[in-house]
Amino acid sequence: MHTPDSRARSDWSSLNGVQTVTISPLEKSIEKDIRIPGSKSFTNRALIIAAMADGPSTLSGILRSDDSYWCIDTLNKLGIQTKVDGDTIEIEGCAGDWPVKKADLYIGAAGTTARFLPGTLAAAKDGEWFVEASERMSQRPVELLLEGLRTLGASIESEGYYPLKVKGQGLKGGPVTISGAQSSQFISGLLIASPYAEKEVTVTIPDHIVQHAYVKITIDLMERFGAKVEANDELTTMVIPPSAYVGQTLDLEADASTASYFFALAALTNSRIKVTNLTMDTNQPDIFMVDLYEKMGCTVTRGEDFIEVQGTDQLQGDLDISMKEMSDQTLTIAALAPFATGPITLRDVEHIRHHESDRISAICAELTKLGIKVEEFNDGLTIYPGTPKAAVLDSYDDHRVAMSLSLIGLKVPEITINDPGCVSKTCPTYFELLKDLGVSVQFD
Ligand SMILES: O=C(O)C1=C[C@@H](OP(=O)(O)O)[C@@H](O)[C@H](O)C1
Ligand SMILES: C=C(OP(=O)(O)O)C(=O)O
Repeated sequence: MHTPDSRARSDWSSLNGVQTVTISPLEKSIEKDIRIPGSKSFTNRALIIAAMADGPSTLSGILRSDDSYWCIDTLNKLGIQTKVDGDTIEIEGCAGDWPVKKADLYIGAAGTTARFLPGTLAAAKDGEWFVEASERMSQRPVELLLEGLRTLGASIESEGYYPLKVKGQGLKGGPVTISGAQSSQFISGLLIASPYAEKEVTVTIPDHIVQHAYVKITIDLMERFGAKVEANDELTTMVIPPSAYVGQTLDLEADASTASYFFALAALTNSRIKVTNLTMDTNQPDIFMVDLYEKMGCTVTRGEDFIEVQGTDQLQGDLDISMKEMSDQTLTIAALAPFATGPITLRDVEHIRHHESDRISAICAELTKLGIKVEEFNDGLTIYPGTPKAAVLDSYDDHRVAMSLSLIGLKVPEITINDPGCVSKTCPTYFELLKDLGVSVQFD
């Protein structure tokens, strides 16, 4: 079994010390409304941008999870005053000048903080910070981002991975070219710091951006905090003139990636799930999972203030899908795939081998334990229809592995998953939300 990195679990984690969860098959289909917690992507962007801004911000609808806990903790250690009340946070911005000039920081396992924070530290006029991350985050790529920041004038020492030593000596700005093929977060990380450079920054992407919608989310949020970004439609050229963020009052979106597991539950169990705090009017790419559920035979209602998925008694297979633009959901479809009428191939996601786990290899190993035939290739996998058997499954300290595998337990008796607390990275309440829908969830 994979040993969890306990340091990365936070005061907002759930299920500390719980060894396993067993999900029992649904006895009858569910018809329920549900509200989904706040978006991780919006929360960590808004926290960091608000911290850099001139004046106070109030953010409501924030996600309370390990990723956001460590982001707030880091901002506090940098001297940013915050007040959290439920899912609302008040933040006193520092106008680009972090009050604490020397500190050791720990950002946990969040790719977002890991990629968005270094540029904002480097942009400060003075200071020196040592930044550590979780074990897994210290293996995930950051070097291309650091090279890009150095091109803009940053002083960052590292051996290619976390930990980093960042000196605040301001950013000069100018042109920077960076690949988008490893992580869209590198581009977001350059953009978020860029208004604080002395000169205009021009970011050029020579290839393609995996999950380019996340860069769109970054640009929109930067603009909501008063910065300017001129970008072409393909997001291959982005120009950011010097400016400053101004504190805002914002209500953040619910997390479309989390919502997708509940739509998947509906899809798999012929249930009806209505998410009442999310609509199609979002840049979060995982919202388009509903199109895929529709393709698999579900009925989707895209309301003005809700989205509803009605499942089917037989999911359709024989699909060959590029998951490049919503790659966090590769595992969700892989978990549904054994129950479909034909094989499902998921492609173009080599980069998810560098996420919280090597996700392609992890899901192939766990589906194989269930007796399901899979074919693994470098940038994806094919899953064949089959009847999963009872098994104890590993979650690899990866929230999306745990949440995806839990779906199989809705159909198959005795599906047990190790370390259910790993869901705390983005959704500590995941199993509570399942229970509230009437799912039998047993912890040991
Ligand atoms: O910017 C963001 O909020 C995210 C970008 C994506 O990362 P990559 O582009 O690194 O795959 C996504 O997988 C992650 O969950 C959230
Ligand atoms: C890849 C993910 O997270 P991170 O923000 O750490 O990259 C994810 O949530 O699936």
